[in-house]
Amino acid sequence: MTDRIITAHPLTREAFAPFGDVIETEGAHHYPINDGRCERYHDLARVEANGPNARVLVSLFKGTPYAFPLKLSMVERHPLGSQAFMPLSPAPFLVVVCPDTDDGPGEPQAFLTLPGQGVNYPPNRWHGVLTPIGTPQDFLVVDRGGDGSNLEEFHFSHPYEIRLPESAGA
Ligand SMILES: NC(=O)N[C@@H](O)C(=O)O
Ligand code: NI
Repeated sequence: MTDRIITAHPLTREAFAPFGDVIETEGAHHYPINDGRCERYHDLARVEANGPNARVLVSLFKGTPYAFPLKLSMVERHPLGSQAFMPLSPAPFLVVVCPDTDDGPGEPQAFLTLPGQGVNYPPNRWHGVLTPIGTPQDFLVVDRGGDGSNLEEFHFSHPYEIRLPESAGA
């Protein structure tokens, strides 16, 4: 069976709204602090840390790039907490999420970020693992620590082929 082909679309707050938060200054509520010497872009993502001894973790991920077209055979989710990825370099990366169905994750939705955009997945949002494009990329990651299992994986019976839009080049 040929792989089912999914082409990534540009990430926008509106398009991603059913799946999670886009972390960006564009369109965000902001206000000056520190006597006007700093602008606060406020409350961009909902962080959740649930379950026994839950706490919020701040980590750094050094991501290795993936080749494209990408073979997507697995997605995962974190039932006990959210997970946010904020790139530390101005390069796009790939975001893959799936709607929920009665039988597990539905058809993947692929998004290509603008340089500087980050994303936050709410608890239980099926997503692909961190996917840098073309070059290694570091991320600040805010997610949940604590007791209990916070990782579920789903392996597709047939992988998807994820393609970048023509303009992306990788
Ligand atoms: N496992 C881990 O910390 N990272 C994944 O959850 C991921 O979404 O990349
Ligand atoms: Ni994850």
